[in-house]
Amino acid sequence: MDTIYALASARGKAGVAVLRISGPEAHRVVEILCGSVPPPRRAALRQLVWDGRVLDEALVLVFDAGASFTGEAVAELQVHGSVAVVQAVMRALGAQAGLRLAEAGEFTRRALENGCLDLAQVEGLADLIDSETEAQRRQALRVLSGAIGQRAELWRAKLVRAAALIEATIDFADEDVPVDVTPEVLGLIAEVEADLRLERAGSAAAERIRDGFEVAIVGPPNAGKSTLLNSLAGREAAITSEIAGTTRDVIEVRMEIAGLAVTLLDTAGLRETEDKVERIGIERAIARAQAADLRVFLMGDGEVVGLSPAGDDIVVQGKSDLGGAGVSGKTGQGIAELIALIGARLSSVTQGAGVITRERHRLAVERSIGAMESALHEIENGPQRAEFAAEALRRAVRGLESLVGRVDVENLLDEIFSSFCIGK
Ligand SMILES: Nc1nc2c(ncn2[C@@H]2O[C@H](COP(=O)(O)OP(=O)(O)OP(=O)(O)O)[C@@H](O)[C@H]2O)c(=O)[nH]1
Ligand SMILES: [K+]
Ligand SMILES: [Mg+2]
Repeated sequence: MDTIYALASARGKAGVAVLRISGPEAHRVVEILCGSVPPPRRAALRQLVWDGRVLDEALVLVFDAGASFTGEAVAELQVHGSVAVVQAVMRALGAQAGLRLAEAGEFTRRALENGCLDLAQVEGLADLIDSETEAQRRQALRVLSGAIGQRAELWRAKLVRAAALIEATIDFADEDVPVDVTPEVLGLIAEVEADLRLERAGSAAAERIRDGFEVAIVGPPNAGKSTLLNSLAGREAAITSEIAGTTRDVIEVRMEIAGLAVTLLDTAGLRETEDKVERIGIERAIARAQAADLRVFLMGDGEVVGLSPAGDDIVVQGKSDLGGAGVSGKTGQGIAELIALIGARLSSVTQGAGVITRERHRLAVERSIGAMESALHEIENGPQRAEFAAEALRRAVRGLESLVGRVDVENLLDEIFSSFCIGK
């Protein structure tokens, strides 16, 4: 196994930069550069010396194999975060026999291979590193801490027991079965199925927390939609003018509302029009607004054509500075209340989120539910189908195992690690 090294902190000027080394040579390299190896998990100040030159004064931390992030012997060098220091230390590391630069995600990959993290935890780690909002951070941390694996293990144990009970009856096929196991089997399947259905129902909310919500501002031309977007964004993202039909393309602005990642969409004013280009803009507006998670109808003088509010959609009068209740993108009146309302609507969606956060998880859960339904069907068909019922339950178990990467893992790894950068 190669010993790998990389800059683990971000590139560029900083107070401190962290270089990480993992593999069999990690501690020996520390000895070469620092003169001695500090006791594990105890930070020690050392001069880094290579080629007769002092490179920097570093805080050195080592971890023993079996007690580190990767599961291998690890060393971390906290150096002064200058481009020149990092370069000099990287050069010194590159000159050591048996060391090579880590590939993107390679530290985490080793953690997975050594059983320090399961596949879902690796995904949680990737999400945590990418997290930009409070809700993303909380959710990613829950996944990183192993929440999916813990739940999956409970479900798995129940289904394995159900399959074992059924298999036990197969051996008695020709005789009277000593006890009827069907009630217990059905109970176990029902418990797991109920949990998985809840997870599936909450997966859309969890995926929204991860990927963000879309909120579309719609309404008649000249209602002040673009002015409102600019006010919410705090910058001139969209062109505004007194000419009705100014906005044609959908303008996107990313922001955080109530701790959630939100993409606000400014859209073309909705009306009947002879103008070919404006009509294309209106079609886009309607399509994007329909696909969005929430719509804010900003009302003006004209009627809204082609789209009407539904469900949680917000309807609010614009240009409230000219009189009446509502919001004004021009003066900021009512904007805080509008943001609070959007936040409340989106937060109510996130309440249903369970532990699964990705399409991959949802598909695995759906596979398991499907297999459990086949099992129930086979059980209904009587004891002569017991073998098939047990096989269906084993398929359900495999679905749960794929959640944490116990099966079907190889083809997923490249995809998952492609989102990691070097040093992670
Ligand atoms: N008094 C007042 N005028 C506003 C307000 N918001 C926008 N306006 C004015 O109304 C006109 C239209 O504003 P826009 O933001 O371009 O309206 P829009 O809804 O994006 O228009 P389209 O993109 O053409 O559909 C401009 O002249 C704005 O200055 C407001 O809150 N109060
Ligand atoms: K306009
Ligand atoms: Mg506009």
